[in-house]
Amino acid sequence: MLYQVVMDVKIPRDLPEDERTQVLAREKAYSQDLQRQGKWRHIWRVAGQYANISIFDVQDNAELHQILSGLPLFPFMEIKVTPLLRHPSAIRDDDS
Ligand SMILES: O=C(O)C[C@H]1C=CC(=O)O1
Repeated sequence: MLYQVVMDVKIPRDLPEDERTQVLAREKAYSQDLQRQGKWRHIWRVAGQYANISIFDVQDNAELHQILSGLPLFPFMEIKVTPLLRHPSAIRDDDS
């Protein structure tokens, strides 16, 4: 199943610099591992915001929840999820 996920990142200003550096490094590794697995299909920065729009391709709601709640930045994010399906007017054979 495909999902659009909007992640709005709100890291507290008073988070110590070393913790911030570590959590961002863990987040990057976690994200890139899921991208290599094909589960995190797209990630786009929203211009002018510390936010991204991502597309996930996972089995079901439970898998998406497991992935999102495991994000190292999860405690510092507002997340909005929208389930997606193919549009009947789409001309591509796949959903790339
Ligand atoms: O920077 C972000 O948008 C938040 C987060 C999502 C993946 C990643 O590496 O960082």
